[in-house]
Amino acid sequence: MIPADPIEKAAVLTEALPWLKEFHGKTVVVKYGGNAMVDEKLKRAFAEDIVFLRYSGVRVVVVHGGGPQISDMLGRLGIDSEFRGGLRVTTPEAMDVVGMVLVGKVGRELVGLLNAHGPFAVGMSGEDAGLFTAERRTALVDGEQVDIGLVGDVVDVRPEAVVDLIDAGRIPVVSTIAPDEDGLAHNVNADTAAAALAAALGAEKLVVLTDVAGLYRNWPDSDEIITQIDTAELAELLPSLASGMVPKMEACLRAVESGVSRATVIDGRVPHSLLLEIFTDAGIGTQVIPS
Ligand SMILES: Nc1ncnc2c1ncn2[C@@H]1O[C@H](COP(=O)(O)OP(=O)(O)O)[C@@H](O)[C@H]1O
Ligand SMILES: CC(=O)N[C@@H](CCC(=O)OP(=O)(O)O)C(=O)O
Repeated sequence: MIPADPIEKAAVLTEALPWLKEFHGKTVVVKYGGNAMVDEKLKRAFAEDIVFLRYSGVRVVVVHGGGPQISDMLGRLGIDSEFRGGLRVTTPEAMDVVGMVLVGKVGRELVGLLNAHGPFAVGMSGEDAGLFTAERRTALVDGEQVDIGLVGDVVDVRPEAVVDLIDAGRIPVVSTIAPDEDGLAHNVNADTAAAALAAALGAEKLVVLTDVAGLYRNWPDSDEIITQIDTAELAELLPSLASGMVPKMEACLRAVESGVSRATVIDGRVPHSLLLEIFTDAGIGTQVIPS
């Protein structure tokens, strides 16, 4: 490889300066989707980016998904599962598996990858220190609300434990299992949980890593990415969205309406997409801003 011109190299670093100033001391919630966790190299690059943010003085929190990993385990165990309105229909039997995979497998793996860089990451779930309280929810399918089992919406957040960890220089890694008022564990979509946490923390930004380049207009019939959309426009577009984009864009909308300055959906399949998003002028993906 031909070494880059030193002046170009320095330009890359100085381009980051305004962003370092902007985000230093600010809270950024990063949602890492299961579909963007498919390859070992990408996962290591993601861990590097998170640790880079931590060393840049950003108060970073990771909320992870694991949909494909849950589906894989349910399949291996011979338990049926289907999605309705972008949410998994969750029987009590499936709920056990959701907990085991998110907390016991995906969360642990991310903690391990981050801690290869130093003793930073601490895993927790919505059950720890009262972080999330869930309320059973339904899904909107063809204009009708349908029962989808033990699936929750986050109705209360106690972010104190997360704040304590960040104050101590740690990186909280949150799995999205949440008890209802009676302590019964519910499956919470990770985008939904990340948005609720970002709002409760007064985060500067929510970044959602997924397996597409952003929000497409007229999916799947066009390849036009919406680079920026305000909350009013997004609320109008929401009923026309499909599958996993429904909870994702609903989450971005809710976060920005709750005071998070910006929410961005970026392509987690691009190595170091998180660094590019935070520290370069171009930014990538789809940005949701207040209207
Ligand atoms: N308008 C749209 N723009 C982009 N992707 C869309 C759109 N509508 C539906 N999708 C689908 O949503 C998926 C992302 O959601 P999901 O699979 O839940 O990802 P993650 O695991 O990252 O949460 C995309 O891979 C794509 O198949
Ligand atoms: C209710 C619901 O659908 N929960 C999700 C939780 C994991 C998740 O959200 O993972 P991704 O971010 O990888 O999609 C599920 O069971 O798949």
